[in-house]
Amino acid sequence: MNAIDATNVSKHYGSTTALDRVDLTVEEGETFGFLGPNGAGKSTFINILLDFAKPSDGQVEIFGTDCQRDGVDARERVGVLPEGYSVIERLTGRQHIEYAIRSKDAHDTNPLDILDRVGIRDAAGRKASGYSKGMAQRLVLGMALVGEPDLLLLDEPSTGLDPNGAAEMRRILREENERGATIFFSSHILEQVEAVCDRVGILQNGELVAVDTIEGLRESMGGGTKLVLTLDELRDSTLAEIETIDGVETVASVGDSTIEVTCTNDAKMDIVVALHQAGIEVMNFKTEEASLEDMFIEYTGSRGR
Ligand SMILES: Nc1ncnc2c1ncn2[C@@H]1O[C@H](COP(=O)(O)OP(=O)(O)OP(=O)(O)O)[C@@H](O)[C@H]1O
Repeated sequence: MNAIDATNVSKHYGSTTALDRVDLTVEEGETFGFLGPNGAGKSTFINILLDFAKPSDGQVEIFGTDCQRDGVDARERVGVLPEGYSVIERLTGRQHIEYAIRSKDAHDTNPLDILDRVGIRDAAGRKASGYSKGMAQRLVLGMALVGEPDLLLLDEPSTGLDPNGAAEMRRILREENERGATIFFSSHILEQVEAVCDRVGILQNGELVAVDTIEGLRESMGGGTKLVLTLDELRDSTLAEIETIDGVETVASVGDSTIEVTCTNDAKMDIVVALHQAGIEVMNFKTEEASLEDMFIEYTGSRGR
């Protein structure tokens, strides 16, 4: 069974189209990254999954249950970290987790174990009003983990976390996934998604413009490998000769004796061999993988952050 099934989902706010005919399937057990610049429609999609917002058109299901018709049932198997959730200032960290335990009927959960996992056990007895932004975010993640949900829906989970906190959050997501949970999280921070996701969807102006594995996205960019070659000499004909090699996408000179070539993985050796046969020596050879950031810019034409 699929964890999430969205069919032809649109959402209009007056003249603003927040989602435009989105079709998306997330399989059980996947870690799926939902990527898009600010205002792309990520939160709107998550809000529809949670029945906090109604779609103008289309349908969404969680584990086969319609999110609008049977919202309560659909949410039963879900742990949520909503965007911009405010902690309750007068309650301690421990009381927040206890509240989540009561509302999810997860009475065999030890609140301190959860607080330990998210790294704020020492602050269990302190009121959340004194928590830093990152501590509050960890607390909300802890609340989402209560009851071992089958699906974690996380809207920008790394908000407010320092690099260590973000790395810990990724570790927790991996652990949850190993336990069997499906993870769906939105982000505009590309490295977060690249580091943990099986697949990503790129949303732009409400439209899902790509859904693929990171590898698949690289492939669709023409292999996604960039070679930087420093040669003993750069002849007038060299760039044109390399351009004729199968799998080569672009060739450019960057200085007197250095060229940059984007190509498929298979073409790398062919380029070096062709240069050698032409009597040109490769003094230095470096490959760079296209980062998700490159792809994101290519797809959306905007910077991700
Ligand atoms: N309640 C609302 N009323 C009117 N417009 C809304 C409402 N919620 C969202 N929008 C609009 O819908 C579009 C998508 O917003 P959404 O918050 O879903 O984007 P997002 O991808 O989550 O952005 P961010 O990364 O900034 O949180 C935006 O143009 C936003 O202004």
